[in-house]
Amino acid sequence: MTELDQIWPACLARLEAELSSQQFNTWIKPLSAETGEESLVLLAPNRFILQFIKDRFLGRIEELVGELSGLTNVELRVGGNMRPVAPPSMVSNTPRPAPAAPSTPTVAEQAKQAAVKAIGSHESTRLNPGFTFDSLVTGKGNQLARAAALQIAENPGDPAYNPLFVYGGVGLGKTHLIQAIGNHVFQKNPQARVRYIHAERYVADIMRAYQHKAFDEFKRYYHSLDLLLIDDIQFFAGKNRTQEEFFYAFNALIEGGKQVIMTCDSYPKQIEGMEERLISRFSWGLTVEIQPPELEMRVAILMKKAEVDNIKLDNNVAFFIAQNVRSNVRELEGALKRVVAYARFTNQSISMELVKEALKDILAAGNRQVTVDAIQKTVAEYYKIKLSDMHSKKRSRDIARPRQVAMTLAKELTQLSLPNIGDAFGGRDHTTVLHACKTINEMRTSDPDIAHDYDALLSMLRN
Ligand SMILES: Nc1ncnc2c1ncn2[C@@H]1O[C@H](COP(=O)(O)OP(=O)(O)OP(=O)(O)O)[C@@H](O)[C@H]1O
Repeated sequence: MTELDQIWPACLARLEAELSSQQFNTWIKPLSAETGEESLVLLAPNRFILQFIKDRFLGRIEELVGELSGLTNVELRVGGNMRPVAPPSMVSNTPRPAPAAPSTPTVAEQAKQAAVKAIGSHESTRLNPGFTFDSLVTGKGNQLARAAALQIAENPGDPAYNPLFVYGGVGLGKTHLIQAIGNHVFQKNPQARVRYIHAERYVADIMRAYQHKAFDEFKRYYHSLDLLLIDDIQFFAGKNRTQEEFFYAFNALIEGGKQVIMTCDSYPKQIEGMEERLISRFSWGLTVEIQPPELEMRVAILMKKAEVDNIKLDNNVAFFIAQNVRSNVRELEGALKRVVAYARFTNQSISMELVKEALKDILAAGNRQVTVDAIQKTVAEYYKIKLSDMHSKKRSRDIARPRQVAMTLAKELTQLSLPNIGDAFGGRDHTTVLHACKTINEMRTSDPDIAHDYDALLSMLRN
């Protein structure tokens, strides 16, 4: 067995041999160690490193320590003299002096302590260290949001971007983007009081603080942050008490020049059940939308994920997956994970055949036949024109454009030939259909409204 004070150096030597030098220097080297009676205590210089170690390396460190010394317990703490994000009494992993005269708290006191601890706890509300700007692929759908996010990360509190309100559909990278801001701010300044919280958790914390008379602590904590990131704010809908509290926290932070960032599934004015005074405040700074990624971006996301996870993925395979999984990035990631698991499971490399096999149900659902009738009906309803206009000779822009969109969708979603599509649209010539497809596909890259409409229609027709 290794002597206690030799455990960490021995462990370091093993880790250095196992990891890339960049990983070792960035994450492992900054750690220092203390040995307790039955545990090894590792001190990380900041919470960012602590979290990353916890997520990526702690399991392996525990194995090595066990192997080298028989110690079963590795504790991980923030060392040095950084200021905790939460007031000291709320931070569970900050070493605290032992109380001079320990007294047994009453049940009510214990409940209050638990509530207070929950307010500042990072156990479930932490930043994911993998959600960085580096790992976020940029494309048309998110470039504005990303540019704004970078500005804020460099200069939080700038009134031009305060608050930042990011909205968009599910699984499009809203959480990733705002956590990238949090990680950036925190990395630049580990003293910054950064808090990421999901709106549902915020609601629960309010309830608990209220129940256990820990409201002052709750207020003090939220009003004292430098950067507050609240995810999925639509969960505040209909919750008046929460909205009122959030209103005060919001005002205190903005007035103090502190940054507030929110995400939501819809544009502020479309959130139902939200107080008017909050809705108007949400638009004080900058409101940006994240749109579904276009094909090239989806391919780039797959290639990036493969690179990060060290997976060999050919371009044409990525292209095939991206063509068939269009709904959102979470599903795209899910498809890739499935392919990787299938390859491991069957001990094969990732080929086009393997992908087709691994994703056969997704592909079958995607290939479900969409009819021209369904396309015409959906497009007519979407643009609020008459169904008969799909076949009519009218040439006014507000009718001709939707008709062209419908023809392009028919080309993309059905097996019909150009002449067949022309027939289905009032006996038009195939060159008219070709022209429509060309026009719309060009507009999808130059006109965000058409791009948005087209993607929305595609997902309606596919689901
Ligand atoms: N542009 C991107 N580049 C790389 N990964 C992305 C991108 N957009 C999304 N992702 C990944 O997709 C997954 C889902 O993203 P995220 O959870 O941020 O979406 P969301 O918009 O917050 O979803 P929800 O509305 O359900 O909360 C995450 O793993 C995220 O890393």
